[in-house]
Amino acid sequence: MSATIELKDIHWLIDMVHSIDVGIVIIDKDFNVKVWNGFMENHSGFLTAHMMDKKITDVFTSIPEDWLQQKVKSVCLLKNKAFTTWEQRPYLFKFKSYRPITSNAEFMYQNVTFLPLTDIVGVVTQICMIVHDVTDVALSKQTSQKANAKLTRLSQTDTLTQLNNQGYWRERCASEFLIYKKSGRIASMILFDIDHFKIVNDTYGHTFGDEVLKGIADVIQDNSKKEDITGRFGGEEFTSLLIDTNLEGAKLIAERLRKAIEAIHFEFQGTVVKVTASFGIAQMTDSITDHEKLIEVANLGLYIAKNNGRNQIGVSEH
Ligand SMILES: Nc1nc2c(ncn2[C@@H]2O[C@H](COP(=O)(O)OP(=O)(O)OP(=O)(O)O)[C@@H](O)[C@H]2O)c(=O)[nH]1
Repeated sequence: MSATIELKDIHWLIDMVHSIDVGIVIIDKDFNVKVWNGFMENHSGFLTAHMMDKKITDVFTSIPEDWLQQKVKSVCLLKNKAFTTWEQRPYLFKFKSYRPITSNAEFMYQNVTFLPLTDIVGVVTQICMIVHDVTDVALSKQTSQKANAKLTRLSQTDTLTQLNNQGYWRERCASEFLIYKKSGRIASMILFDIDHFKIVNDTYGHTFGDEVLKGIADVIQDNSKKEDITGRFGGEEFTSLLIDTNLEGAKLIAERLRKAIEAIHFEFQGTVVKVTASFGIAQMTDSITDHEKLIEVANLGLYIAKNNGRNQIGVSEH
């Protein structure tokens, strides 16, 4: 019986490869295209006749030649499949997303499988690339990642002032303390509290009090460096952890904040309202064993400032 396969016997197979809803590309070891199916024709706009025997990296310059070389080499050597996912490389072939109405994707995200194809004596002579359109999966994952990041940020933020809330600030302070212990990089803490804020609330109302708190938060933001960790510590208490700053530096910055707060003119129905704040500062040192102790020492400083008449900076010898 003859083992020869005639074209008519495998016509259905060719038909299937051409019409299947994934991209099928076969290249030889020099990257020349040997098969280019209907999916690839539809999305690239290049017909098989155009692609046949062309070097794939000459037509798709977005495919890094070195990278493809590595992939092909490992597939040939190991005679095993290799993959690339959209998370490692969003696409191999830059195709426009064909769902511009229903999705925001500018291009088609792709997962690609590389298969070794052997000849009759078992030598890998060609590589088959199977291109899966995973745009929907990629977009929904990106959307949920964005939503999660937003939720995380919300859980760390004080709603009124948009500063870090106390819980998150403490977390950051604890990690900075670990950095100090490991590498010796110091940080200093400023803790301050608005003076007689109860009187502000009682005289002008809680809503106006909130405006004052927001104004104070703006002062901290305006006077902070990107790496400073600012936060609302509670009611009318604020804080800032100054990275790589010693006690002297913290004193200068606290003084700058004190003057800036003193200078703000809040306005309530045509009346100018002014507030002051009292400050406590503390620096990470070997005698301060953890972040709780740092907060405690800054708090003692604040207590001293309040006791000495407010609108000033207090430092505890602890
Ligand atoms: N408007 C407003 N007030 C707040 C908020 N959180 C706390 N407070 C008020 O802050 C005031 C704090 O008062 P006290 O703890 O007595 O302190 P103080 O009047 O600032 O006095 P000293 O700190 O001793 O100078 C209270 O009236 C609280 O109601 C807030 O989110 N908004």
